[in-house]
Amino acid sequence: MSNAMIINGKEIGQEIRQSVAEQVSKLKNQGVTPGLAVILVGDNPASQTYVRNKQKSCEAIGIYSELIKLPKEVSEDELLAQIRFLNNSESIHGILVQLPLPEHINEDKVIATISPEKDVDGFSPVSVGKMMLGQETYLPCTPFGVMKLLEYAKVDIAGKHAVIVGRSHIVGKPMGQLLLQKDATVTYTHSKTPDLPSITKQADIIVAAVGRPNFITKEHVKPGAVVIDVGINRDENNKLIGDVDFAEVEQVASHITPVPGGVGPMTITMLLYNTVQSARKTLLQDK
Ligand SMILES: Nc1nc(=O)c2c([nH]1)NC[C@@H]1CN(c3ccc(C(=O)N[C@@H](CCC(=O)O)C(=O)O)cc3)C=[N+]21
Repeated sequence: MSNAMIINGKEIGQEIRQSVAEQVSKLKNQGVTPGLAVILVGDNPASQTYVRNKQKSCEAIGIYSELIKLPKEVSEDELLAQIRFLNNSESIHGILVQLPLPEHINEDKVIATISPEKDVDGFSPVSVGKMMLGQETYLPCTPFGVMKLLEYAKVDIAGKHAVIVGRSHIVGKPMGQLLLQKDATVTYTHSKTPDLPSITKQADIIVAAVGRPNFITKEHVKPGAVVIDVGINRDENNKLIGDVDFAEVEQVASHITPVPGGVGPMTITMLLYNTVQSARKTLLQDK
């Protein structure tokens, strides 16, 4: 069996970022600098790394980025007040509250407070509802990024059987919806699914979003399937490992995404994309 084609998310992400950067220049010529506010609560090292990554990516293409750091003891009310302030700020077009939040803060309440017009993560109930209905909205960045990867890799979706492993609000559930909208037959699987391999073996497209290192092995994959790895686990040396056993699965898959360099860079790319779309909309409204 020949090795799978590796879908390069870093490269595809760069290509998309270039066209987003062009949109940024155009907006600036019209007097609008797209702005993203990232709220980080507490000092979780992994979160700090992601947030730094997002800021660097913004800077690289000319998006203004603002980091609001709040102590982990911050009250929910204070956090909500901060969000409301940003909802009304003219220089900010996108608001992202880095998840997870400390236990004493109600995540649902926080997300629902972000104005849907600035919800570039696509996590708010309004955004999720619109996505479900196929209405125009900000799509959640990771599943949106996966759709772009499939598009660039010219993977056919219509009529294919897509199996989603994992049912999180931010990846698994929306992922299935977006694939369904492109006419895939979608199966959701999760931790209570008995005999998982018997189901994933039927998949033409597998999206692994379980959060368990090297969980998907050769036994789960039909020869010729497309395997997308959304996992971002860290080993004891802080090295990134996906949910897919890459060395093993690349021998049977037709296409596979690596970790790092697969879905991760696309998540940030689509965040930049959504932020710029939001800035463009303010211009249209002013006219
Ligand atoms: N409100 C919110 N929105 C998010 O989008 C969000 C979040 N909270 N909380 C945490 C997760 C995680 N996440 C990643 C984004 C990019 C990479 C990424 O760029 N990864 C690189 C490698 C980075 C590295 O080496 O550390 C890659 O896979 O190649 C990873 C993870 C966004 N998240």
